[in-house]
Amino acid sequence: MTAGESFPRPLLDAAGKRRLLRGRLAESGLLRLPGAFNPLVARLVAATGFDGVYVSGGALSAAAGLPDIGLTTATEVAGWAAPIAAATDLPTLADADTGFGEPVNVARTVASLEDAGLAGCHLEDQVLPKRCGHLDGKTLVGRDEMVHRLRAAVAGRRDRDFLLIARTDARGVEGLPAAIDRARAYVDAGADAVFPEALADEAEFAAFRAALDVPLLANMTEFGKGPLLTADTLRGLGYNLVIYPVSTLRLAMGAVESGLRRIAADGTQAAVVAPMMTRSRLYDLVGYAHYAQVDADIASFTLPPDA
Ligand SMILES: C[C@](O)(C(=O)O)[C@H](CC(=O)O)C(=O)O
Ligand SMILES: [Mg+2]
Repeated sequence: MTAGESFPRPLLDAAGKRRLLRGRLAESGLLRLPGAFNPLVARLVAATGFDGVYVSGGALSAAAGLPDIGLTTATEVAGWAAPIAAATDLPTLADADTGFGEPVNVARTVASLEDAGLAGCHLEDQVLPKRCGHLDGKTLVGRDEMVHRLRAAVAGRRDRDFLLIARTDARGVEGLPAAIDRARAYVDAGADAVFPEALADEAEFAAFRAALDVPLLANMTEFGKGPLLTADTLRGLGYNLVIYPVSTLRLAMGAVESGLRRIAADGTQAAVVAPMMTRSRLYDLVGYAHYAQVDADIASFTLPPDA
């Protein structure tokens, strides 16, 4: 989408987006999914040519003024993710943290994310209260408990195309071989894909690829434990999905903070108008022209005289 174009309503329904994602995963290649912390950002993700949208637990909780330690509820996450997923024709993956409870809760979480229009989600093997995967001091549930979580997720899913991604946080807690063993057990339990969290270097990414046949997701989060690998490198390593989970929030918040400081110091926003998104670009993204046209069509509609 370029400036001047309106943004019509997405044409694909949730099932169509799930099929699209499954189809694209079956092709070899890397799908890139930046995080969107609201529907407007999702529109920009689509407009800038990405393959999908990611809904980050870290970004959603930060946007709500909360730390990413599992304070948000399944209902909140599904409620925030739904309009993000509905904002574009792209498949959207959600961060379902630990699944928000016991296995029965996990089953319901998956069903509600499906109802919210998501194309898939990831579930992790941490205990509650959880932490960002790139912090120290994480605690894991036992492998069997995570297997139960995943079996419950499979049972909760109605659309078989809904992508269930098992995230293991074990690398930083139990080491790489144990993380790989856990991931194998998670695939046996029904996970469609694996998200190895906080790997240290390219060799570790390669070791996961060599050990597993399912699609793999790479987390390129900034200020984390691992290197920021390029899309070409990840493609070469055989990864299938990459998320940039908190990048858009960090970019936006950096700009908001420096802009506010400028306005406070100068007594006017004159110096920071240039980097702002313009009114017309904003209107493009929200489909202003499209809604105005719908309104005009309705206002000018008259019934034929013999009706
Ligand atoms: C991917 C992640 O789970 C998220 O919530 O976006 C976080 C990202 C981050 O905190 O940088 C993570 O635990 O890696
Ligand atoms: Mg998270």
